[in-house]
Amino acid sequence: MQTLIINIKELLQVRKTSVEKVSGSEMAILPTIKNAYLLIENDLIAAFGSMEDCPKINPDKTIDASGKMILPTWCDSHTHIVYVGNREQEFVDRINGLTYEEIANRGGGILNSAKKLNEASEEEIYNQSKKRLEEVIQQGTGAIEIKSGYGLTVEGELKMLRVIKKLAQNYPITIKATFLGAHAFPAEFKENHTAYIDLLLNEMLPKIAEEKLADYIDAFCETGYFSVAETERIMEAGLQYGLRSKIHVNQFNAINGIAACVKHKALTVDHLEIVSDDDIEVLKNSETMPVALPSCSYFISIPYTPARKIISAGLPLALASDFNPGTSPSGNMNFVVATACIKMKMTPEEAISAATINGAYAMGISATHGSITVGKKANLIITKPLNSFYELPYSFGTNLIEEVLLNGKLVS
Ligand SMILES: N=CN[C@@H](CCC(=O)O)C(=O)O
Ligand SMILES: [Zn+2]
Repeated sequence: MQTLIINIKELLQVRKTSVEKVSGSEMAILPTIKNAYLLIENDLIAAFGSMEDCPKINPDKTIDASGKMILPTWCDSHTHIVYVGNREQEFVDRINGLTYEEIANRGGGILNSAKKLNEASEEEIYNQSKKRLEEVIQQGTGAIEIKSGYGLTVEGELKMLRVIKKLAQNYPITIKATFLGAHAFPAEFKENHTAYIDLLLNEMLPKIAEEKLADYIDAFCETGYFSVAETERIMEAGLQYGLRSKIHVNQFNAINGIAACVKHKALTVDHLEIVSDDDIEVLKNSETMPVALPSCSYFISIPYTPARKIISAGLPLALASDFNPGTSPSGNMNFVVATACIKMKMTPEEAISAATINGAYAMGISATHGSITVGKKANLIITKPLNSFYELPYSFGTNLIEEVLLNGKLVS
């Protein structure tokens, strides 16, 4: 099956030679081709270039993209879309003055979602979660990482990871699964952290590995949650099962967790709303990708990740949605990109790089996703007619996506 897209006003993020990620000042360079064509064969990008060089062939299908932009679909490397129910009461409580921490200390927050999830059947969890997955696909997400972490019991965590596996089997989007049993301490383990971590590592992890339910391991490394030493124990155990870590860290406090993550070769460190100079230093010359989650900062009114400080230190940065019921009940990557530009002062070029190729790196899939490169997945966003790609973050809140293709097929 051949699909030829012609007259593309501008084709974005074109990489003749595949790159793993872009860092520092490279992030501001978004390679594009104006008046371009793109040829898809089956599920892959087969060729692209200027319209002058468009092959004279009789494809099975031709799409005329006059006036429109095409870019790789968003790579959302940090979500918790598998959950049950909502937490809108906590949203109102925050409006009335309570903080995220105060709500959590009253048994709300993650434990509130864990209670709902443990009471629900696997089918119910699947049915609620698939709607969110369908929504983000329409919003241009073509690869997504989904975490467990609202089970916090052997059965609950396995249930979540099985739902993620089922979503991956039933939808054309690429899905990576992360085991986040270390999301919070259940009330009965509040005074006995070691016993809960033993349960995670000795009971949950072997079962998860046996059923091949996870690609990565995560922990919420934060004051009041998992200490740096506890997070290190979890990262080490993960590596024994072949699971690299992607760690929630520096959301509220800088507690030297990033150094521990780099030491254990974490693939990503996520959140980073509070970052010290030492944290920046330790990330230099590492393979660990910093990941910013601007929708979370927006929704719970905490500082934004200091993107300028990170990028001007020569580091890479990825953007993700953090779609979850507590701190970011939205998985809209268009909003994430716009908010990164508006609030974090990233240029549109930097934000698009962060949400495509660097997002792919943050899921270990940059060989197949995140750029317009021959041999990569034909996962594409076709925009509505636009003046320039700057309109994407500029017209925040307006849907500028006309079509989404995953594996070479229209999904919208
Ligand atoms: N901070 C930890 N985990 C989520 C929030 C989870 C929740 O509140 O349900 C986050 O990434 O923001
Ligand atoms: Zn998160």
